[in-house]
Amino acid sequence: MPRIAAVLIPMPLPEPFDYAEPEGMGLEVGDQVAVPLGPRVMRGVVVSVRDGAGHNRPLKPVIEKLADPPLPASTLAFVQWAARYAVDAPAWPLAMALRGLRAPKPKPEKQLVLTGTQPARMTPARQRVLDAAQDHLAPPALAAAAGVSAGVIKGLVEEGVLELRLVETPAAFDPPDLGLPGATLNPSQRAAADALTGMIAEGGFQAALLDGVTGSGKTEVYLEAVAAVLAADPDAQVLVLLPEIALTQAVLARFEQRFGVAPAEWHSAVPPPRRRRTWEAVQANRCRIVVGARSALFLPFAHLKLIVVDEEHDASFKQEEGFIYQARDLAVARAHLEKAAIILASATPSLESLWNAQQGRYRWLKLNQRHGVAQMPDVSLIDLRETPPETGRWLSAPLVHAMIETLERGEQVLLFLNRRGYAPLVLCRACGERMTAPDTDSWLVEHRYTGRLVCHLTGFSMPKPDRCPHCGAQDSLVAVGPGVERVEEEARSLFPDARIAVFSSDTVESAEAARELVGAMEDGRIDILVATQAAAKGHNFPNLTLVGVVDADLGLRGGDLRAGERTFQLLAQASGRAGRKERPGRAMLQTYAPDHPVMQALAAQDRDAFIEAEMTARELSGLPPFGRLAAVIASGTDPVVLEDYVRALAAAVPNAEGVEVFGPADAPLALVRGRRRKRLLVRADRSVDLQAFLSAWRARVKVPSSVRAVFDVDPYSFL
Ligand SMILES: Nc1ncnc2c1ncn2[C@@H]1O[C@H](COP(=O)(O)OP(=O)(O)OP(=O)(O)O)[C@@H](O)[C@H]1O
Ligand SMILES: [Zn+2]
Repeated sequence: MPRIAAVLIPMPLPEPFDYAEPEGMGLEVGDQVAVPLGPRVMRGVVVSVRDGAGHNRPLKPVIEKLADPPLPASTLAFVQWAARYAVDAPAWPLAMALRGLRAPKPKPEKQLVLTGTQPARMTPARQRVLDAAQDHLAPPALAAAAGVSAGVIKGLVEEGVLELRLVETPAAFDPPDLGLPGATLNPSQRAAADALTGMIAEGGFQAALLDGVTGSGKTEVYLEAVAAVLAADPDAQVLVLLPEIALTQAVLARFEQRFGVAPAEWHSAVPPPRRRRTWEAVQANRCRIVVGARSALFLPFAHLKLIVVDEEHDASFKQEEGFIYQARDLAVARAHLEKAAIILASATPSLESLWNAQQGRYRWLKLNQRHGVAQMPDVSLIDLRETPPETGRWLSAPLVHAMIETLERGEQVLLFLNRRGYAPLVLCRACGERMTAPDTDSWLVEHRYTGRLVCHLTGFSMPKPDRCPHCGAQDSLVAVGPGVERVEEEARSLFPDARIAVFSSDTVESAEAARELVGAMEDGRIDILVATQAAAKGHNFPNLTLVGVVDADLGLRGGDLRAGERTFQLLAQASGRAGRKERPGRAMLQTYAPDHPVMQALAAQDRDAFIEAEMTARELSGLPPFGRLAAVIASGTDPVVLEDYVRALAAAVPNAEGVEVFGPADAPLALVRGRRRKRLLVRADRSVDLQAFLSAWRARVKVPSSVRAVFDVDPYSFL
């Protein structure tokens, strides 16, 4: 009977396309196939196969079934779920699920194997070769292992004792050693670990919020849950998601310590050939633990039983470009589809997760104390209105004084400033012109290491000019405000003998560099670390006892819905790096707004009061987690066409109860790369099917070819 295969293709198409299955191809859901699309041949994945009898439209046939492994049905279901959630084409999450296959197949390896033929003449050298050949080595490796020349090997091949074979070796991911002992847990860790293992033993979808203060040992607790899952089911796989590459390095090391082998690593800095091997091993269930960044969520797990989202509150889990998604939320969905357990861990959980825990949807496990003798750091505010730094300086006298004390004791200092580069703004003293990127409403940031002015939004960069491009004045451009490089400069002038390093995405470009810098800090080879948020969370620097927050108010500027929550999280995390071992730590926050509720909550270390106030405010205005938000960002090169489109969109809002639409309005970043930007904001009650509303709305207005319309469900950026 002729059959029809629906094939999803990683191209921006709204749905799968139908193709005829050639006689005898035997396609199944998940199979990767080559199909014609217009004049091109595309890779696609079969999402369904159905009876084609009575179909009257002639369909193009599937060209071939590819040798690449099929996508597991649950991965495919997740891809489709994610697309619906994000109100976007399933092609995007599908492309992410297939990303591991971008590198070519690894070349087969040459190996020398014994044929069974005995050599006519035996020598000690030859005997060593025969012994070493048990391991199936490549010719040079065999010669080295046996300590013989290539000639000896060649002779044995010619005699037919050894034979050269081409073998496709799948990447070996050694199984974790479950016999190794874990840390001895303290009583509250034990209670949390038992609750987790008990929950997981119940089977099926289960969710828990592991809510423990900084340094309470959440990692040790979830390692026990991982061990329990792996031990209970020899096929079970575990995924651990982390917000930063620097953090994946530290967590990989903890896993290696616990299970004797390093887990597979997955993030953008992993080279494509290794990614391919990991993808294949995950699909074939030859790899049991994956530690990675948000994109690891799209891997084709064969038997996923536990997901851990560490630092679950972190905004880096929200992907803002291309396929827009919040990895923490999708992780919960994936766990649900896989009938797996999920653990969300944080010292500063998101309001969304706290709310779910309060409602009883997530089990709520708390760790209220640091492990061992370590105490929570002492947090104090430095009122910059009273003790401002000198002009052109950023470190106030009380902070410098504390730095002197700390360094004299041989302890380490972390200066936290969430701003890359040297200065966030360059302006002309003569004419007042602010340097911006071409056709973009965003300031150019000065980077002294590279001597360039860089747009952090578009990536545009140029050498710093000698003359103002606007008025032509010579040497008139001045740097305004601090970035980490400038704070480093100040620290160097204050402490010329101290070993100082900068940790930001500019100084730490690879996983290797991150490992190196984190290692140097752990071993005490750095005295003062000036860092953006990349280093201000998750890490354990035993000798770090002072955290100085250079500009605590930074994140509060600009009226973003989560500004208070995020500032609290970021600064509590940064402060939480201090005093994690025997020596007591302190954190000092430089602020011009010491009375602000966020600063007060941080100083009093009263998270619960802050959360309660924030929850009440959100509830009153129907904002997440009490309501739902979505944004539409439309951009275009032709202002008139763009304006027409956003107006038409505003006029076409479907009639729905419990939904409000605001806008269109100019976006705060109204011009990027020459494209004007407009925004609309949707607020909906929780009971509303927001996705259904958005896709109905989106379908009502045709998008002109010069306009790009992006729908952002649960927006984090309001620019
Ligand atoms: N039971 C234990 N035995 C020995 N060491 C422990 C134990 N629990 C925690 N530690 C140590 O305490 C430190 C903090 O633990 P961990 O990094 O897991 O904390 P955390 O809760 O994840 O903190 P944060 O939220 O700040 O990242 C680590 O150095 C860890 O090795
Ligand atoms: Zn000028």
